[in-house]
Amino acid sequence: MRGVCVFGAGSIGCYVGGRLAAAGVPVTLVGRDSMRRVTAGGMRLQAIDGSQVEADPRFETDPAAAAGCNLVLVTVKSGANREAADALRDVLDADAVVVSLQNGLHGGAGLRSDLPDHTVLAGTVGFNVVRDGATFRQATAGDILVQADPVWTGYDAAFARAGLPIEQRTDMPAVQRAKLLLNLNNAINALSGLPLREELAQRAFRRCLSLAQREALTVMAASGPAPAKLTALSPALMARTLAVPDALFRAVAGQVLAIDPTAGSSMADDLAAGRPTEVDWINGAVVQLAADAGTTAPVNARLVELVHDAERGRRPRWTGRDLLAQLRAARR
Ligand SMILES: NC(=O)C1=CN([C@@H]2O[C@H](COP(=O)(O)OP(=O)(O)OC[C@H]3O[C@@H](n4cnc5c(N)ncnc54)[C@H](OP(=O)(O)O)[C@@H]3O)[C@@H](O)[C@H]2O)C=CC1
Ligand SMILES: CC(C)(CO)C(=O)C(=O)O
Repeated sequence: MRGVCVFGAGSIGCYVGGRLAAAGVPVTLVGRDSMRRVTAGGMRLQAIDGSQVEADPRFETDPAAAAGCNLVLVTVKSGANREAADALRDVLDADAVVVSLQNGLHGGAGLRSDLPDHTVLAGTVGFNVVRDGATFRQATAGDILVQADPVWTGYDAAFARAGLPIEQRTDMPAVQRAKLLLNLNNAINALSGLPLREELAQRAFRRCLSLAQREALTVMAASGPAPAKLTALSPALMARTLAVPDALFRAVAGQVLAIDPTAGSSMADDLAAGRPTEVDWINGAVVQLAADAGTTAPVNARLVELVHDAERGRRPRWTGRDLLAQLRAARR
């Protein structure tokens, strides 16, 4: 184990990199100068059970710092992958394994085609991280799911020691599809302007998500693997359960609401910070799958439009009722 480079020191990158560093792993974070300044006095990493560790890993803004690491975790947003690959291509050690820890269907595949001389693995993070200054807090339960590979033999124990259990999967395309279904809520959450827990507690917003997920499930059934079962309810049952009245939802799927009260989706973070969002890689991925199958995905297409409008400052906040009306109208 020569060391881990985390490329893209933001919420996920600092939480994962910080916890690994606190567990004694040699970690280099590569990120922006603004984040380097925020974390200059060290960072605090709070687990889902409230326990906290501190770390002060090496933080560089020059991608050349990835040299010497044999595991490189890419945690930039999807739109920055090409730039990340360009920055890493000439600095990676020949045997460095690159892992996409990203949402969407194509993070691993995109990096793989841009870094053809390296092993590139797909992965995704199943939990939410809230940043408050230099404190990074895990806000929901979940593991890190990665494409199975011998490289993990050298890192499994270190990740577990760091409180970041790694689940090796041989079905990452199915896992990514299942995660995509959950992430269809990112846009709805961002447009609601509410924390995830408050948003998901409202039936109208859950109905929006149910429409988006049911559309995605229909599109996914046309080709490719069925989404994996990542939650207690199967993807199809979850999509239907979301639409039930609030009291019934709390009774049958209350664990969905077990979220830190301040947590928002990563897309809500982007919208709030005035950054471009990943909507084209999430709801847009459903639209693309539909186009590939010769059909359409109007609900997800409308969510893409509304998030792009919000990025431009046009109607950034929606009530559940108004958003549901928009999505229903899009289906007609
Ligand atoms: N946040 C969360 O709770 C979760 C996020 N995810 C997924 O994890 C991935 C990472 O998300 P998240 O941590 O929220 O993202 P963030 O935006 O918080 O972090 C990414 C960081 O990488 C920086 N960056 C981008 N390009 C470069 C570059 N070329 N060189 C150096 N730094 C760069 C960004 O800076 P800048 O913005 O200035 O470009 C930003 O600080 C996404 O795919 C997301 O969907 C999955 C589960 C939960
Ligand atoms: C954890 C989850 C599903 C929701 O917060 C997420 O992936 C995100 O915020 O991007």
